[in-house]
Amino acid sequence: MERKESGYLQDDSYPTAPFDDGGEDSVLSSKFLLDTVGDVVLTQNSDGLSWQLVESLYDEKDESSCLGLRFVTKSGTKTMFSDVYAVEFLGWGFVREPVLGDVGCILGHSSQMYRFTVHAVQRSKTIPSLLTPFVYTFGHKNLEICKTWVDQINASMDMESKRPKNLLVFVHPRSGKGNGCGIWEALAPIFSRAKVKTKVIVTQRAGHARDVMTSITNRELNFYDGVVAVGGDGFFNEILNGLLLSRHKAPYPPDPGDSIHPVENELNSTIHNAEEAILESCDHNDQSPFLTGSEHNRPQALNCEQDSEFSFPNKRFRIGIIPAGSTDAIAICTTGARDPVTSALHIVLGKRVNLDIAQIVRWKMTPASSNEPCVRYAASFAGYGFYGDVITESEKYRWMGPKRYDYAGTKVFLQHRSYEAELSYLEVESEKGNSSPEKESPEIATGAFRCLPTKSDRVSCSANCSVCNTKGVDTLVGPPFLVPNSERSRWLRSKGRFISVGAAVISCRNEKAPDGLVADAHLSDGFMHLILIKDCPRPFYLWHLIELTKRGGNPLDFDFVEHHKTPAFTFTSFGKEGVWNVDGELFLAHQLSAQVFRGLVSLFAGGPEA
Ligand SMILES: Nc1ncnc2c1ncn2[C@@H]1O[C@H](COP(=O)(O)OP(=O)(O)OP(=O)(O)O)[C@@H](O)[C@H]1O
Repeated sequence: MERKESGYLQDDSYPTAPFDDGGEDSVLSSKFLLDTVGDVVLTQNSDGLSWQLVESLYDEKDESSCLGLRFVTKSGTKTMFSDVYAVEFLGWGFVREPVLGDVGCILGHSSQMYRFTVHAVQRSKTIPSLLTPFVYTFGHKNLEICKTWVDQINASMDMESKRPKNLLVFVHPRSGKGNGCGIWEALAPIFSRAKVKTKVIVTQRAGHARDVMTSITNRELNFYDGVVAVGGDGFFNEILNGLLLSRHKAPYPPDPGDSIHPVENELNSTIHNAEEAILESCDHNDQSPFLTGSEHNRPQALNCEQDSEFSFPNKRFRIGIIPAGSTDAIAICTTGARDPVTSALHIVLGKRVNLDIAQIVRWKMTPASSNEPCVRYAASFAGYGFYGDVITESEKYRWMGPKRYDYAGTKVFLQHRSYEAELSYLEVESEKGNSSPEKESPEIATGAFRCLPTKSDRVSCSANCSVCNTKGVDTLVGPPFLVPNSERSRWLRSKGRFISVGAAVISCRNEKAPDGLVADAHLSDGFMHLILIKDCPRPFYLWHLIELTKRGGNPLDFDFVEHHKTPAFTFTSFGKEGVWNVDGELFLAHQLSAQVFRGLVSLFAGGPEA
């Protein structure tokens, strides 16, 4: 079929002022042939592009599909520059025009002309957090017009200032199902199209990425806009630790051995005792274990100002995670999807979300060890007991891939071990205010559950989350005890036999636990959720685990489960061994303490349910 030479070839050899309803702020308007759609008037305004079909080719449907090809809407479409990640001039070639025949839609005549493509993202209609790339190809016989548009769109994209230009990418080839390299190869074109330069390092061994991140100079690091992990949570954790261990300067949390209370004096007290206040307030510096604590704190605090070359939080430098692991909880919690393409698009579009980070300090590896602080940072979770045992067991079966967690989990569940331990956690007054006093049970009045809102009052974390964006007393990045009204906090204690002790920094959603361990945990509110599962009959524990696997389940709604929202806690095991699971990695600790730094790092992500 011969294609009629329509208006776009005749009357607009140069881009013009707005064609018709481009709006007051339109800066450019031209007619093009949009591939598989037809003649459109393309308009650029300050925040994006829109186009309108010149003559309708379809009757009813707004979106159609023909010969397996998806067409854009017939009536008109708009895309914001914040959703456009590339524009490319393609040169001379074919642009297809659809025609409507008796048997439905068929691809009609293809005309040769100059072309350029606009690469943008589209949100899935059914799962809004899932992003897909979408390409629009515009054609015109006039080379100048095409080039002008490409330059204009490029200029508008350059104004999206938060986009990365240089990234350091680590690929874990054996992550998850062993397809880390394949995943990166499939995504690399998105980065090159978006003109993001990448230096790619495929790791050769465990610890490789951490070593590179530790040894790279701040000067070199400043050359990059961020670092990307193609792997799982453990791999992300390795990079996070390489980044922070030598660069983040802050006083340590209290040492459970001597700072808060003399654990040795309590050893004879009966286990399963209820929580009790052990330190009424932390208002005086001389009483605060954080300020007067171990001598290890002092040199670090003094060094704070000297190494200002790479500070945290860092407004520019971000971390990206492209899920390729076995669990991928961090990617799921920060993008709402377990999808490498979505994560890659968040990165090239320069999305940002702040993330709380827990600093975990091991003071003693065994009861006989001397006090020697050893630091780890966790972005998602640190757990002891069941969690430590599962990770120990699963490491033996790494060859099974992701299924090793099911196998190890079942094995450890059947063993049904419990561990004697003591914990102290900081309760912050502002959080207590969330529950009304008349609803409090006697147990709650001791402080055990005060900080938790009822299920109906809980606010889930989301993109532009109001909780994460709230500036409060804990807004300052740093330990809560350093903020002015720290007198409104006190230490409480829990002691007994526990099947598990878990500290969730984020909800830890994953495919096995769709709401995560703590459904209403936030990415950047400055709190951890301490979940203590007290020794209980095996069926009860199974019930808790089953609730975890349900969407809308109540895994924390049991008498044997304690849930405390806290910015800091300390832990002492009474047994010989202490195996912790920190972001999926083993960490041996008999005595440790932890504190949260609010929004310490930023991720290339938009937040869940973006
Ligand atoms: N080339 C490599 N060979 C072996 N191990 C590696 C290599 N590169 C990194 N590692 C280690 O593998 C560990 C696990 O990696 P990763 O988290 O990507 O996978 P996973 O355990 O399958 O996923 P998830 O943590 O989501 O459950 C990391 O802690 C990292 O130290």
